Amino acid sequence: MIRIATLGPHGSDGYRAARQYSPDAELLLYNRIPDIINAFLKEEVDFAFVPIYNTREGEIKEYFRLQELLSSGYWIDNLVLPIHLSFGCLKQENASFSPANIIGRGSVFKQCEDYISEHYPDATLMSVPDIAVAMKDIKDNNRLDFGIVDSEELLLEHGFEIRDREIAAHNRTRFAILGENLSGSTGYDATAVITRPLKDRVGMLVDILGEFTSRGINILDLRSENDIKTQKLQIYLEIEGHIGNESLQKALKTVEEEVIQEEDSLRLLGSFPRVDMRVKKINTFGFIGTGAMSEWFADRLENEGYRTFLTGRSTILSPEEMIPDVDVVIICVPISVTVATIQQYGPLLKDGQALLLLAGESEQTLKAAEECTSQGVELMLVHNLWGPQAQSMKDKNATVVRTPRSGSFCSEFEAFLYKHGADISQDSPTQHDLLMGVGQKLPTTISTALAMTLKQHAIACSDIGTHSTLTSLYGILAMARIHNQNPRTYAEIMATGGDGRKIVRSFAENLLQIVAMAEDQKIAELCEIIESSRSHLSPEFLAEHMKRSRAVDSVLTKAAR
Ligand SMILES: NC(=O)C1=CN([C@@H]2O[C@H](COP(=O)(O)OP(=O)(O)OC[C@H]3O[C@@H](n4cnc5c(N)ncnc54)[C@H](O)[C@@H]3O)[C@@H](O)[C@H]2O)C=CC1
Ligand SMILES: O=C(O)C(=O)Cc1ccc(O)cc1
Repeated sequence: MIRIATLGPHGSDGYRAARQYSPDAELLLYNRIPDIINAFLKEEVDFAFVPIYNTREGEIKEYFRLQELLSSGYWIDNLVLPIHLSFGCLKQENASFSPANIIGRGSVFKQCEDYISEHYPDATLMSVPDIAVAMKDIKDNNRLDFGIVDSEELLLEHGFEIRDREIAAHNRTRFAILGENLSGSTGYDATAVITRPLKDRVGMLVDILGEFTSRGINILDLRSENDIKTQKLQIYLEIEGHIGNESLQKALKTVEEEVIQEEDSLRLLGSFPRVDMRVKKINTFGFIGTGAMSEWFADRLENEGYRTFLTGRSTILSPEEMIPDVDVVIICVPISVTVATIQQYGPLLKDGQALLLLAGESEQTLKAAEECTSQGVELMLVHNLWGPQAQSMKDKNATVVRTPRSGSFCSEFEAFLYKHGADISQDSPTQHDLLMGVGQKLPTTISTALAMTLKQHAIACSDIGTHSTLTSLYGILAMARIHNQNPRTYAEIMATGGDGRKIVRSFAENLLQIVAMAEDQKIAELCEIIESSRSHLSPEFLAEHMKRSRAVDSVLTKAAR
């Protein structure tokens, strides 16, 4: 039979948590967390339950002791128990009972602080390690002026009368479950680690966190504590992902070897299914289009606990079969076939589902979607301004074009982008298309023309590098990036319709005009043009973009490492 160590007595929160986890287990009840941990270390039990956080009390300090377990066990799971506290006393006639003393386990007084200060501000609070013994004493000595705080079940079991129920609302305690073996991956896990007491070093904490951020790994919890003996800082982290995950392993290795720079400075407490307090309405996403961008998003959505299906022209599961089974359909195909794809599959969506368009053109795309889907289908367009080679969406731009039919499913997807650090702009369809003319169409066109020109004049790559200026470097970098990715992506960008086209046209006209002026030595006129344009390009704009350029540098340098 399974044996579990937990906080007693019979009927307490620790008892109920362990019972809920395993109704048939033998429960060994203790009064103190260190005793539970000892029982576990001595292998007297299979599992141990340790309260680590309460929604009203906050962190329960003793859980830093979890680190002691490392030699022989892991944190393998969690249980969140709603706590319903009641106030009781011995049965008596006195209707306006006003106790001189109130007893309870230490933790409950913090949880029901508001209730006690409002109703019994003059009572003496007595915290007891063993509530069962205290209850027996009250009964044996007929202590009528004692009030007791605990669960209704426990109060009734010991023959007390209930005076008030639910005296602390929204009261939940999270218990850590410790077991012998590391738990396997469920696909929606978190990992807990703790550092050794760390030597003082400027920026250590920021550098540790940066290793996770740059890899797009979310940190769920961060706590710190001064080691009692050395007074050095110890950091506890709860991170999204299972310890088997390669990217998480790399981040931890870099933190240990390159940031803290000490062997065995990180201790793994364990991996466990993520504790999620948020309300999620979406369960499943179905993609139409099995390209690189669909795979990129599907991976990250799976990591958030959603189920995803990828379908296309040659998958076993067809889009027609997939659509009735998902909450959200995402169309993610080349821009030039997006409208036709919407027209083909849009009519198959039913009210209550959502259609998300991941596409680089907005006006025609949304118009087609509005026309060929039912009114009760949610609609939104998202244009992520990064490619599938990006490690994360942290600090990268995304535009979201909401429609009057964007509802809670769309908001949940937007919340997913926000959570992962994307910089979101809300655009209208025409605003998006016009600004993509500037942000995408024009730079792509210039880069393509520049590369053609270099080739035409047989300029070698090595000469471009050695002869670039600080200013020209970025244009060259853009050209190099574009020519090392999928050409179809960039051909599609240049070919899209919409308001962006006028940006490229005007540019081409202005270019020819400037070339003519330059060849005619019209220096004063050229200066005038620059001066006049400068009013649009303020020093603040320049400073902000220098900052961004440095961020690009650091991303590219890291990627190359
Ligand atoms: N690749 C990138 O860097 C980015 C792409 N996007 C957008 O994501 C969307 C998809 O791009 P990727 O995944 O990169 O493209 P991709 O070329 O890797 O994949 C496109 C998918 O669509 C399918 N497909 C092609 N023609 C089709 C047709 N006639 N009918 C049905 N399916 C067809 C392909 O088989 C493939 O599965 C595009 O709208 C693009 O604008 C957005 C941001 C970045
Ligand atoms: O990574 C880059 O530089 C890109 O330009 C990626 C990209 C490609 C296509 C888009 O519609 C948006 C972004």
